[in-house]
Amino acid sequence: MSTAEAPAEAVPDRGVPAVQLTGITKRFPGVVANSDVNLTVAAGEVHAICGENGAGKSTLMKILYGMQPPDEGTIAINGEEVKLRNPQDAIRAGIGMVHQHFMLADNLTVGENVFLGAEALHGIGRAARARLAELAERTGLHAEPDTLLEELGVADRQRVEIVKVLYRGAKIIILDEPTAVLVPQEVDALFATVREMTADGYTFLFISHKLDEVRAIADTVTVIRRGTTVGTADPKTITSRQLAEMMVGSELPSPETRESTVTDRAVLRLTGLTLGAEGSDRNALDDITFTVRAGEVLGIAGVEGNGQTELVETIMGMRKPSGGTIELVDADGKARDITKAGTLARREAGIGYIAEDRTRHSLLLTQPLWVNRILGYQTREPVSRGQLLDIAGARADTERIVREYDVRTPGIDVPAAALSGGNQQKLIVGRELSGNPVLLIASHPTRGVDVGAQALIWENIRQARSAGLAVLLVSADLDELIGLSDTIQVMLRGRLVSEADPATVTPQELGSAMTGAGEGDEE
Ligand SMILES: Nc1ncnc2c1ncn2[C@@H]1O[C@H](COP(=O)(O)OP(=O)(O)OP(=O)(O)O)[C@@H](O)[C@H]1O
Repeated sequence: MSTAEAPAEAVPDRGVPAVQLTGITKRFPGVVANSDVNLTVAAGEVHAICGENGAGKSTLMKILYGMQPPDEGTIAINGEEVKLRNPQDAIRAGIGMVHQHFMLADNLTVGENVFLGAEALHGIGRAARARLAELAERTGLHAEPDTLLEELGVADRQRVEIVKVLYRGAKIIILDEPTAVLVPQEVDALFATVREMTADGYTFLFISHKLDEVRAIADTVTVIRRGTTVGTADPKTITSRQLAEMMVGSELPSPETRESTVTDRAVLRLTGLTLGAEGSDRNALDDITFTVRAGEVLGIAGVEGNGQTELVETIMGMRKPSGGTIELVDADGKARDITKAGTLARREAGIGYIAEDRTRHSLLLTQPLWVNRILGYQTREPVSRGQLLDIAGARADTERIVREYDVRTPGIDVPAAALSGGNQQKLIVGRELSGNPVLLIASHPTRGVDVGAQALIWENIRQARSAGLAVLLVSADLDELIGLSDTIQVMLRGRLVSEADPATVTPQELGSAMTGAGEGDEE
C-alpha cells in the first residue's frame, strides 16, 4: 500500500489537532469518572491513553464516540466544535471505535457485517464489494466477502471490525485494548497496519494496559489518573516502569522472584477427556489428560477458539463430556469422580472459578457488590449460615475484598455494572480466592486489569499456590502464563500438542507453538 492509493479524504491538515477535548467532566452517582480532562490528539498520530482500572479511560472514549454525553466540556474534531449525541453523530464526524468485545454477528458473512446498516454509502452490490476489497487489502484481511464470520480467527475478526469502521468513513479510530486477544505475531501485524495507516493520515487512539506495546506503537501517551489527565509523555523515551508509576502516582513494588512450590499431591486429574462439537466431526476436546498438583500452576496456552473455553466449562460442569473422567483428589489421596456432578457441587467441593466472560458467568450486573459476593457461595460461610443467607456476613466480607483487592468503588451497595471492568475483575478474583479453595480454575484472571492490580492479583495467586492451592490457568497474556505457571501446555484444535518450560520459553516461541507454525498441518 502506498500513500498515493489513500483516499484523498483521509489526508488531514496536520496543523489542526484531529481531536481536542477541553474541560471534559462526567459524573456518576458517587463518582467523578472524568474531571476537567484536556486531551489533544494530533492528526496522523497514534495516541495512547493509559491509566489504572477505573481511571476513566473508557468513559472518555464513550464520550468521544457519542455513547455518553459529558456534563461539561467541549469536543472539537479537526478544529471544529461538535456535539456528539450518539454514535451516529460520531461516525458522521469521522470517528470509529473498535471495541474490545467485537460487535460482529457470527452467523453473517464478512460482507453482511460490513455493509448492513451502511447501505446508503455504497449499496450492497458491486460498489460495496469493491470498497470492501480495497479496505481488506489495506488491513491485511484475507477473507472473501461471502465467508461466514464464524469461520474466521480472532485476528481476522478484528480486521473485519476495523474494515467496518473504515467503510463508514472513520479517520479517527479508537482501539480499545486491541491486543488482549492476539498472539505476538498478530500484534506485530496489527501494528504494521496501524503504522501504514497513520502514514496515510489516519489517527488512532489506543487504549492499553500493556505498556511495552504502548511504547512500541504510540507517538504520544497521555496518562489519566483518578479521572483527570496527569501528563503526556514520549513513549520512545519513557520506561514501562516510569509510565506505570505515572499512572499509579507512586513507586511500584519490584516483582518477586519465583520459586517452585509444586508438590507431588494430585488435586485435579483429567483422563482422556473428550467433548464432541456440534456440527463438526472434529472434537472440541480430544483426549485431554493431565494432572494439576497442590502448589502448582498449570498454564494452558492457545489461540482463542482452540478448546480452552470448552475445557474450562467442562471442568466446571457446564458442558457434558462425551468421554473420559474428571477427578478431584482430596488431601488423603482419595479420588472423587466429579465428571457428572453439577456446577454448584463442584464449587462446594472447593473449586474457585474465574470465568472468561465476567459479565455472563461471574456477576449479576444489576445487583449490588455484596449480592455478587454471595453468587456461587450461597451455601457456605461467611455468606450463609445453615439454610439462611447471612446478609451481615456477606456485607462484611465484601468490605474485606474491596479493601484487600483495592476495588475502587463508592461502596458495596452500588451495582456491579457501575464498576470499571478492571475493578469488577478484582472483585471476582477476591471472591474466588475466599474460603480456601483447593483448586482455582482461572480463565484470563487479569484481562482488562491495570499493571498495579495485575501485580496484586498475581501475588495473591502465588501466595495461595504456595499455601497448596492447585491452579489451572488459561490466559492469552503470554507474559502472565510464563510468569505464573510451573508448566505450560499448548492447546491446538482441542488437543494438548506440546509442553513448554516457563523458565526458558519466549513469548515468540510460545506464539509459534500456539499457531501450529512449523508443524505438519493435518487438515
Ligand atoms: N455507568 C456507570 N455508572 C456509574 N459509575 C460508572 C459508570 N461507568 C463508569 N463508572 C465509574 O467511573 C469511573 C471510571 O470508569 P471507566 O470505566 O471509565 O474506567 P477505565 O479507566 O476505563 O477502567 P478499566 O481499565 O478498568 O476499564 C469508575 O469509578 C467507574 O466505577
